[in-house]
Amino acid sequence: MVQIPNTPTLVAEENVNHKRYKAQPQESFAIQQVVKPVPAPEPRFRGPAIKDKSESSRKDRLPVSGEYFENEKGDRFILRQKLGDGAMGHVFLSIFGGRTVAIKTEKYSTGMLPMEIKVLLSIKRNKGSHFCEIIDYGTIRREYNYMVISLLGKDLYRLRAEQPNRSFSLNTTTKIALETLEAIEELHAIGYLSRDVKPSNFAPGMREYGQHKTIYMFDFGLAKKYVDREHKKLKSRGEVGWRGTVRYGSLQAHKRLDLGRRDDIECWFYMLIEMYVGELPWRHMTDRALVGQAKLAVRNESRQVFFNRIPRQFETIMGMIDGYAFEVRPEYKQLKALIMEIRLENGIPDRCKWDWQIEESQHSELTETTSVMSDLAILAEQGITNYTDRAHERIDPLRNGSMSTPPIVNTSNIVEVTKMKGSITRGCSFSQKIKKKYILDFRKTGSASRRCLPVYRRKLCMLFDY
Ligand SMILES: Nc1ncnc2c1ncn2[C@@H]1O[C@H](COP(=O)(O)OP(=O)(O)OP(=O)(O)O)[C@@H](O)[C@H]1O
Repeated sequence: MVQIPNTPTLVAEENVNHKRYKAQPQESFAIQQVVKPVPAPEPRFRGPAIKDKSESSRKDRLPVSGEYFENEKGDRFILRQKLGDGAMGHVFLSIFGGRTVAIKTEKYSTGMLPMEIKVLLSIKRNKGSHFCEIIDYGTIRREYNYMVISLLGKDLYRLRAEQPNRSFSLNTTTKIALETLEAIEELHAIGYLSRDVKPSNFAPGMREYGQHKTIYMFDFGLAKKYVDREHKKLKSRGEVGWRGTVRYGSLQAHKRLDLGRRDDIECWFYMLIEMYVGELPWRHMTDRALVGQAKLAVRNESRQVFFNRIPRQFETIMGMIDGYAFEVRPEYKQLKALIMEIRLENGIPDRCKWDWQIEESQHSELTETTSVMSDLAILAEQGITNYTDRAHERIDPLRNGSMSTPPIVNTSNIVEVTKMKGSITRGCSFSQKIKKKYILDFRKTGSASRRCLPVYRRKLCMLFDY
């Protein structure tokens, strides 16, 4: 997977120079034979784990693609390809209960995953609609923590980076604004702050599960309760140090002050401007103090330039945010109404596709064709360049000894496979369509093709796998 450089979360002051974990060279996408036999799993932790760091640091590690682990019920999870790298761990693709899932892993001693689990369990109890379902979680041999969550599509940072101008249309930006604001409101409603609202922490759901119209919020490593047990709001703790991601951090964060609900909304605001315009004025700045100054400047001397290219409602939104005190509940309803006003003023209909859906349909045809092309390249590598060559001399076993008419694998087949992918995704089974037509066709071509059949079949299967 192409890794797009991301905006790393700076976890805390002392972690500013934290280096991202790099993939180990021995990592492979193949399913490896690992850890034999599987030892009894560690008891699962409920909520934040209490760890004996001295002992854990000896075994502390991150798993790699191809490994598997078992939970206490004996369910086996294979860590397939890596979906993403975070500052603290890796996220892998896996399959569980017949559905594709994501598994987030973190070294046992890191200690951020337990907070995420706590937040997701609380969201689950409160039936939040913009969050991944938490399916399982636990600790493996005091080496790493994991949580199994529902799979999402590409995050908004990557989706924007893939757009022609690195920006979204007004339709997509405002739709994202409504979805993400709802997510933040739901999180606040259960007593948590994100403290790390940014595009790479939001993603659309999977089309396969009918969730593609919803934007989901994930990554609660920096989440914090802003209410006590009696649901009373906690007072600001004053200066506590930096939390969050520099590019999207609020003015209060730049002052290293304690963060409240208003700060999540301020991050949301910067995120939206970036999505629509394609960049923020402080995009190339790395110095945190300079970024803070640039954020002040857009409220003063560069205000006109900043708001020049964007709907006027965004200026009103910034004014509202700047007016909120630490403990104030943001006016989610009014903010949503302002976004709706932008849509109305610009005549954007309710039922409009996301920008990436348009891209997706064009892109999928391309990748399918490329995949089949690479299948053909594999066959060619095996010396089977012309499938009709030796086939004439063979007796077709499927036609009682009569001569077969060998299929020619060429671009028209590629187009046919590409078309077939469309019908398969609409519900036709892989085996009926592909196996019958293509695998049998290959059989007919004689022993040379039979030799390459497993490779071809495997590659075709891969086409229809995630
Ligand atoms: N449920 C999911 N489905 C698909 N991909 C996911 C899922 N969760 C995370 N990812 C991918 O993994 C990446 C890292 O995940 P996440 O942000 O949770 O990790 P992190 O260690 O907290 O990262 P960060 O340094 O950005 O704070 C994400 O940007 C996303 O691309």
